[in-house]
Parts: sequence; structure tokens; C-alpha cells
Amino acid sequence: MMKPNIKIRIRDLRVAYGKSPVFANVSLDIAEGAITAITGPSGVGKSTFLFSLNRLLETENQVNISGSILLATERGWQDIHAGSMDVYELRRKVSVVFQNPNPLPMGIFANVALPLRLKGIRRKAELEEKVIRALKQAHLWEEVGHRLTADARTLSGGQQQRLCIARSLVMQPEVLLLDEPTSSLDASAEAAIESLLLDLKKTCTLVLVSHSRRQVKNLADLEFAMTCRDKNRPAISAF
Ligand SMILES: Nc1ncnc2c1ncn2[C@@H]1O[C@H](COP(=O)(O)OP(=O)(O)OP(=O)(O)O)[C@@H](O)[C@H]1O
Repeated sequence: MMKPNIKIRIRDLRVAYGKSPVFANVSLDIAEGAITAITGPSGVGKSTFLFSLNRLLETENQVNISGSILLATERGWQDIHAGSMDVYELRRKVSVVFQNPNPLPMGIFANVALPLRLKGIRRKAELEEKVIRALKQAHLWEEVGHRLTADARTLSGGQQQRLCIARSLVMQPEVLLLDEPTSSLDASAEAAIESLLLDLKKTCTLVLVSHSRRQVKNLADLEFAMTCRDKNRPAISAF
């Protein structure tokens, strides 16, 4: 079997809130075009790890991050913490889908078009083309194509989550970070998202935090389990 290309290279990563570390000494490679699952008990730091990959933790107070996270780009390896890295550009390339769907209080089309509008795209034809493509890619077009102006909050939970995935996909991300994306959904909505994720790895690198053994077994190409090394200091963990 050919060795996979590496999309994200993480070395000696340590994250602490104030003085207390959540984890330290985390080094691993995320393979390109694969689904990498991050598993482990509640509170071990899975979301913290995931959100470090597109600098989302910087919105938290008192967070201390050390170590390196390198992203493979068309210009070679780029350190995501380098001064030359534009954080908005990073988050366009490395996008997040949260545990609970978070559509904005506006129409279905408007939700998916929002990142494009924020980037200054105004041409109607371009917006339409990109939004429709993202909705199709997110396996949602068939269900919503006839009611694009309806409030996104009228969609079912599973449809809302696929809408949020479409909102990420509209910027054509290279990496999708998924934080337990199906844990708030029923079994049929979960199955729809799982088949979508398998499809997406043709175009994206996926990092999936999951609690479900079944999901990890069915979807993941690789798994990293976060564990607490020491019961008395459960904040420190390693893969
Ligand atoms: N903003 C914050 N300030 C301080 N501590 C935090 C903050 N966010 C998370 N923590 C702590 O960091 C640790 C790891 O939390 P995190 O949410 O990453 O764990 P997790 O493995 O994703 O948990 P779960 O599976 O329950 O979602 C926990 O002890 C949590 O209380």
C-alpha cells in the first residue's frame, strides 16, 4: 500500500488553560484524504485538540499553546501560528463543524451564502453556483432545493447539521474538523451524515471526534485514542 501524504503535522503540542495543562507531548500526523478519528473519555481534551488545529482556541481567555502545527499547502509546510499566516485564510482551509447544528436565523440559501458574502462575493450567479454545489455536496439539495428562502431553523436536526456542513464546504476547505457531529441526532439522521462523510474524503481531509465505537469502526481510516496517563492528574494526556 502506498504511504499516505500528510496534511497536518503536529509536534509536541501542549495546551493549557491558565496554568493547568489539558494535554502535553502530543505528536501525530493527519493523513490527507482520510478520516482520522480522535477518541477517548469525556473531558480528556478531544475538542480542545480539534479546535487547536484551526486556532479556534485563541478566542478563549488564558489559553497557552506550545509546540508546532504544520499544514501542507501549495507553498509547502506552513506553521499555522506563524506571523505570516492569516487566521481567516487558515479557517477557510481548515473548517469546523460543531456538535450541535448552529444555523443562523436566516434562510437556507442565505446561511450557506454567508461565508461567500463575508469574503466580498456579490455576483448572484456566482453565489448561486457555489451554494447549489455545496448543498449537493452535503447531500441536502434534493430536500431543500425547492425552499431555499425558508428559515433554516425549520429544518430537522439532521438537515440543519448537513446545512452547517454545506456552509463549511462552500469555501472549499481542505480540512474539515468535526466535533461529534452526529451526537445530537437520531439514527437515520446519523446514517445520512455518515454516508456524506465517506463521500467527502474524496475531496477533503477529515478529523472526526467521536464517542461511538460503531461510527469509528465504520468511518475511520485511522484512530488516535486520547487517554489520561495519571488518574491524579487527569488533565494531562497523550495519544
Ligand atoms: N475555556 C476553557 N477554560 C478552562 N478549561 C477548559 C476550557 N475548555 C475546556 N476546558 C477543560 O479542558 C478539559 C478538556 O475539555 P474538552 O472539551 O477538550 O474535552 P473532551 O474530551 O472534548 O470532552 P467531551 O468528550 O466531554 O466533549 C476539560 O477538563 C475541560 O473542563
